[in-house]
Amino acid sequence: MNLPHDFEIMYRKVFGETAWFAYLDGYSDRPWRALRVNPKRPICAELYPLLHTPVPWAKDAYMIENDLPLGGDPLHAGGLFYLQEPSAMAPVAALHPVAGESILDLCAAPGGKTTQIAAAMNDRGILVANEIHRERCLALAENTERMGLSSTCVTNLEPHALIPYFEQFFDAVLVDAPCSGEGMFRKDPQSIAQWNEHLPEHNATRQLDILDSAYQMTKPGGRIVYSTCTFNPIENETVLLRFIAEHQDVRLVPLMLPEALPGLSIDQLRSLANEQWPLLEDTLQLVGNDDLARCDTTRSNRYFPYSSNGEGHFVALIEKQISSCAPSQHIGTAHGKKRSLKKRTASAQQQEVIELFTDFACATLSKTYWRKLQETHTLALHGEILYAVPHNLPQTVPFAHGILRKGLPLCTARNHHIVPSHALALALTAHDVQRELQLSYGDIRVLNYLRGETLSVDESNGYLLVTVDGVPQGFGKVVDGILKNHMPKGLRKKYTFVLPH
Ligand SMILES: C[S@@+](CC[C@H](N)C(=O)[O-])C[C@H]1O[C@@H](n2cnc3c(N)ncnc32)[C@H](O)[C@@H]1O
Repeated sequence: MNLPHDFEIMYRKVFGETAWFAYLDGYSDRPWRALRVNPKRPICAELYPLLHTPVPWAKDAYMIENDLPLGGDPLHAGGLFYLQEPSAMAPVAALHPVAGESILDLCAAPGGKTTQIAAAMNDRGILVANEIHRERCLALAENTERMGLSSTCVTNLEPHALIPYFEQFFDAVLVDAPCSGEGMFRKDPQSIAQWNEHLPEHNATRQLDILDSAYQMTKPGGRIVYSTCTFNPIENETVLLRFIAEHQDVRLVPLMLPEALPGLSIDQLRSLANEQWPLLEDTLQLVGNDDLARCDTTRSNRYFPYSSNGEGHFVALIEKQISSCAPSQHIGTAHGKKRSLKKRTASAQQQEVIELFTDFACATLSKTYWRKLQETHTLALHGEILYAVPHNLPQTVPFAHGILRKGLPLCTARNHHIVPSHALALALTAHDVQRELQLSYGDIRVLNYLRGETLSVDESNGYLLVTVDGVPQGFGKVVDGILKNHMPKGLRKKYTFVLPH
């Protein structure tokens, strides 16, 4: 493996000689792989043989010890599992989300940690998943849909642009920051070519900006998890030190994640300081003696591929203390404005679509699901799409540019008709519908359905949920013995059964 010379000089010092050679040896092994099972789905028998080596720091997660192309399996399309590098699951373990909380995942695409947070919250509460890059944000939205999340909003904004809607709002914020990716060199050798010794300082400025936005959106008493997939002490401990030195009401909370090692100490950082890294030198000078306990960077955790079953990762848990000043007024939009004629027309349209969806819901969904959805969500029309918006989302969050998915899209309305959304189909379980087309793993009709073909069925007219061993795949509409396919065109593709059956 050809690692940059400057990289070697630095990490022989940071890791120590023995660990450096263990790290180099690791390049002859294949990268770690793991999957997380979606607790919303029934586990089908074919998956069991894969579930024997748990990831010690993450719930429902297992190491994958084979090369099966699991991403092309119908059970992956139905959101039964999410493929994720194991140490990338550690930040959510540190965040420790619980049902009913309000959580922000600020750098969220493609959604590994978002879907892990939602699972920990049992999909109850508020989860806002934000991604700055449009293309990556679409992948994020697709993954939240695939995993069947109902209480997640997907936004496509710069972190600071969210502050007006969510000032001091969240119980917890995850900053899984863009970084130099040194921890993923083995998994993604292309990132080695992009590395240079100036990258970390450049990244650190951006990471501090993102952390500052996270701070402004965290409520007093709330928590922030800062994580990266780099080994770099500038992007890790230095950014933390700087952030804590600049915010008097935050402190580092000791983390002891399984198989992780402590972060570098301030003394270790001092020994690394040189003119090549002005940010480190400057930051060390900012840290006063009074700050030493708050700033103890050994309270953070590091994962190394040679000492745990995962690639390189860094995780720190920060607490924002209760003493912070009161939130300033939400800036928000439109709320409370005089209703215009245009708005009345819009609300008449919304009423019509809600009635059409109610007819669909009464014919297709279980009474319990439909009642619970209305108890926890508000129905709101935006353009052609009717959404179920989680009740406790601040009313000031508009349907606007950058707010890609405000809750669960229920249906699209056109010309006085509605078509139920794929997102709704995947948010359901077999208990949530009145009728399903139950197919078994290995049945060729599953692959035909996922390719977008119609199926002949012996069912009466109307919508039904297509399932494989209880895992939803999408809706179909029966018309005179033919199941019309409702898989979105963009998702239709050739799947194969990759698990032994
Ligand atoms: C490490 S990745 C996130 C991985 C994700 N949390 C997951 O678990 O799937 C960092 C993300 O930050 C985004 N990003 C890049 N620049 C950013 C910025 N200035 N502010 C916020 N996010 C940014 C990247 O597009 C990338 O998707």
